[in-house]
Amino acid sequence: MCGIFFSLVPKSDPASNIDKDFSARYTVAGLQLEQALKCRGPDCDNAIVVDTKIEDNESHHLTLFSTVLSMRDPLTPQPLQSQDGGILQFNGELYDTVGRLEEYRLDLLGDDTACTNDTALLSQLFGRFGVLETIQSIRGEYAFVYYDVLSRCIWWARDCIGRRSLLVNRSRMDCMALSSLPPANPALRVDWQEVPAGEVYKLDLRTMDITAIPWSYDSCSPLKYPYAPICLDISVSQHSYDTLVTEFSSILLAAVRRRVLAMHHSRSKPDTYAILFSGGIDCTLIAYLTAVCLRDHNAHIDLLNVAFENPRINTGFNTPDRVLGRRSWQELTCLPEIQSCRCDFRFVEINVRYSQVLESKTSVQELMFPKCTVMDFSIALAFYFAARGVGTMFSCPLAAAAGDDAPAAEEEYSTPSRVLMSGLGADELFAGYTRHMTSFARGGYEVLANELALDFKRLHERNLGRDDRVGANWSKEFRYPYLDEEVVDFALRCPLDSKLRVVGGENGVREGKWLLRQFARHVGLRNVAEEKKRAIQFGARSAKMEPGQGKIKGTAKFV
Ligand SMILES: Nc1ncnc2c1ncn2[C@@H]1O[C@H](COP(=O)(O)OP(=O)(O)OP(=O)(O)O)[C@@H](O)[C@H]1O
Ligand SMILES: NC(=O)CC[C@H](N)C(=O)O
Repeated sequence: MCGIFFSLVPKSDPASNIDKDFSARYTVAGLQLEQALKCRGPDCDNAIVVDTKIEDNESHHLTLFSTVLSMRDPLTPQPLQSQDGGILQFNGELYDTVGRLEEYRLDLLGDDTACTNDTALLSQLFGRFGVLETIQSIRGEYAFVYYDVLSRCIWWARDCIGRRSLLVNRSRMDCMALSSLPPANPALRVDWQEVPAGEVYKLDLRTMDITAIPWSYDSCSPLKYPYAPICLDISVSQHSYDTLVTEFSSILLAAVRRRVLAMHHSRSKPDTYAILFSGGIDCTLIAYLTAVCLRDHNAHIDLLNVAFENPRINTGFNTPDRVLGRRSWQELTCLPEIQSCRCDFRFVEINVRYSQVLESKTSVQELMFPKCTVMDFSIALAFYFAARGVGTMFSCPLAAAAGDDAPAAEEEYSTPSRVLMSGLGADELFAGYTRHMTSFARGGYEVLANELALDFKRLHERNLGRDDRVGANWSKEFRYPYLDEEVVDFALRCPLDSKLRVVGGENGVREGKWLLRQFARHVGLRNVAEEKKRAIQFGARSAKMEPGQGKIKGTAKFV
């Protein structure tokens, strides 16, 4: 991930309060953010300072500091200044453009000066089409800050789903700061909050007014969601459910392919890819489709599986996800389709000792802010260590098949892949949580639809910002195939009984994520299709680690 820091303060006389406040609250150094932002983007860092002067009146001091984790050739330093003087800070991946922007992009590709790097392309698109039309017509996972020098406006946003982190400090009306990360100092952190994902923001330097432009389903809106509202139909008679499964598999494959192709390897060991792998159905399908994309490549796919030593439970690293992960790895490698691929799967056991938890507690809490509950901490901890990608690597699941405790051929290892695929989003879109079954039992498909709509809408503030901040600390980035705009559009259009299905008559079993399970059965992942996965903090045992914490509530605030 890249790191973004932006601040705006009035240029005032040296005796004023703002100057006293300025260096502590609105500089990278004062907020002690430099090192943390460099962890996100180790390939280059740079600052641009601009003094703006508007019609002899107000003038402002802008600081734009960026760090880059270069994912797409050529390495494109940031902040990126365009010919017209606009300055872009971009954290993310742009996968597609649509409409007339796509025509423009294709023209550029035919040109010698073509931009193959997405940051460079985005900077051109902003200059040519303006921010709103560009945002409406790009597909990808990102957060950005853009200074449009011609209109004297600052623009910032997270993508409409919120897959990347961005925080804002507006504690004073005449100042503003934006950052991928919160400040280290707890006293200063309280001024910061996450930028909501459903809006694009513009600050006009001439008036200092901020306008929020919301994403909407209204066709006249300048920002129309790139996916449909949730479908309230229970079943759709013209849909053959087999066709639906086929459609789902090809849309998900395309989403995985976009994420597999959009990386270059010149800065890491060639051709190693990685999946955050619990062994549950969501990430196992992503692992399977990644292998399908790489079937003709001599590539390794690292399956990263995290497990915690939990003193309260005391069963070592044999956590539910460790057992499930080994089993699903085994099942994947036995598929004839996978055996005929040139790429291979390797299982990476990431064992986290309790002493490591204690050592990293402060860092994880710093990164996850403003999330601050016991549950946030146990999830953030799991993603923090999983993303670090350091563990014992096993290349052959045969011993696992024989029922041994530990598979053979181990090696101490650190994954070189900078991209970590995640299965997050499948539960929210396809009804995977137990509470979805409860909603259904309470009020049928109507109540389920409300619950699903709410789950999807709040992903940005419940999960995505936090996970980006902890995972990116190791110069890695998470990519989310289930949160690809086309997958989301498909999921939201699907009839509700293709998500939660009652199998075996009226009083039969309720099966969540039915579409995913059918797809898994179809490709031969029979055990994976039946698995009931626990949430990461229980599967990896990073929750309730201390004796006496058995009854602690996940919603309790961290102290
Ligand atoms: N123990 C783990 N080790 C590594 N990665 C994990 C682990 N548990 C979960 N993940 C990753 O985080 C994603 C979201 O985790 P979550 O707790 O929501 O599980 P889930 O939605 O049931 O997914 P799955 O069915 O893939 O396990 C997973 O899809 C997977 O990519
Ligand atoms: N990590 C990032 O956000 C990368 C930015 C951009 N996709 C690049 O590769 O240059």
